[in-house]
Amino acid sequence: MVNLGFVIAEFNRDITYMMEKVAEEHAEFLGAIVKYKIVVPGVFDMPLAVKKLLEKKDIDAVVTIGCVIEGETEHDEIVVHNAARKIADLSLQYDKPVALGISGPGMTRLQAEERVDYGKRAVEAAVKMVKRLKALDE
Ligand SMILES: Nc1c(NC[C@H](O)[C@H](O)[C@H](O)CO)[nH]c(=O)[nH]c1=O
Ligand SMILES: CC(=O)[C@@H](O)COP(=O)(O)O
Repeated sequence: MVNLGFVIAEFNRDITYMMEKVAEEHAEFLGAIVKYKIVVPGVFDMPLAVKKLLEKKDIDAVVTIGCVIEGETEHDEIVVHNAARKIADLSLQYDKPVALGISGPGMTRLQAEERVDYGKRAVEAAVKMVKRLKALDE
């Protein structure tokens, strides 16, 4: 049994809601349990919530779900690059998988809608990582 925590951005919530739903459905399909869900304002705010979930003994992996759409400036790049780097660092620090279910940057709204399955892909990756790392220890 794999226990997951979801960290979901409410920015672009119409899209992250669809990502959350496909991610939940896929977790159920794989027999994984979504034990905790935290909704944060935006992708940039994710690392602290990811850390809090990784600290929990009953969490095997964290799935991030967010969507960063291109604006008029390079702000979208700052948001994603910093969040992605911190998320990867936390995974190594806590020795647990953290999957990147964040679409963008450099993306239009239409491209974001076409990439709702990033949520599903992140669940798939998190569950695979937990199982494969467990097998390595056996
Ligand atoms: N532009 C997007 C953001 N920006 C907001 C930041 O993530 C953050 O909430 C703010 O800077 C306060 O710390 N967030 C997204 O998730 N998607 C975007 O496209
Ligand atoms: C579109 C957004 O919300 C974000 O990527 C930032 O937009 P901007 O670069 O116009 O401030």
